[in-house]
Amino acid sequence: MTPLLELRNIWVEYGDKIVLERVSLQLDAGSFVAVVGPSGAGKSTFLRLVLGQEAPTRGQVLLDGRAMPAACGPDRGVVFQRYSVFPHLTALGNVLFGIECAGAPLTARLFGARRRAARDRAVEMLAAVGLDHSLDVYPAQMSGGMQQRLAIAQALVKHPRILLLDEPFGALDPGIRLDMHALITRLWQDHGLTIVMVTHDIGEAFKLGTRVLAFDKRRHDPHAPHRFGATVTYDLPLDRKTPPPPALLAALTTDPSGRPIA
Ligand SMILES: Nc1ncnc2c1ncn2[C@@H]1O[C@H](COP(=O)(O)OP(=O)(O)OP(=O)(O)O)[C@@H](O)[C@H]1O
Repeated sequence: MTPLLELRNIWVEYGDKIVLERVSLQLDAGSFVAVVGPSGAGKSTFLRLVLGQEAPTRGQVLLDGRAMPAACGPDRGVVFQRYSVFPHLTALGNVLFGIECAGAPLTARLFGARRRAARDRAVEMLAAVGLDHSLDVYPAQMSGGMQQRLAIAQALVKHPRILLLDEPFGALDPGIRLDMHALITRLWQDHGLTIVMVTHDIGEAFKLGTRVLAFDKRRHDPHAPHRFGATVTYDLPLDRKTPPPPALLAALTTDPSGRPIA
């Protein structure tokens, strides 16, 4: 079976700085892939590759076995840690805007029956993330958790096949994070999504993921830290009950010389 997404020997370089090297992997439809690694290991760069926002300097990214289109299409949605929503639009306006942009790319306005259908769809999506009582609320009036629920609704209303999450719960309080874990698990199952989530929280990665990818450098040059890029150092299929291997925990909590990371 053709994998949903395939990276073949990907390299990302900026001038003489190598960020990613020799990244080869396949992602199956329906998986929940958690991406971990130390700061600067190229996790967000990997996400931008999958989003189509960044082209590799070498290698190929294939979607459904074909070269990835240069721009981010409606098949991919994204939620960042902050600032994914438009501050000048209400919750309903934010979600509706996404549908109107897709339905009327030039004017971003739908009329008549099409607008009514779009509004119904937006309200339904907001209800799915628990914001059905906050349709007319602006982001500035919302808690961080509500803003992230809105960002998820905004991304999902376009029915993406792949949902990319860049530290989506990193700024939230622990209790709210647990609610968001339950929400994202339900949406992943209900919508048959493929999720790629970057997180600094190893517990979150092993709790939510069906697979954990760790990015890190295999090779280090102390005199030229940019000479070698990061690659996939661990690729762990999970059944959601597997604890993190001690060596991975150590790799994520110590620097290359073995000193603990503060
Ligand atoms: N446009 C760019 N030009 C030069 N270097 C870049 C550029 N974009 C990213 N980098 C570098 O690529 C490396 C990887 O960055 P990236 O943001 O992907 O790491 P990360 O693992 O997501 O880090 P963090 O966990 O801190 O968010 C960093 O050293 C960063 O400075």
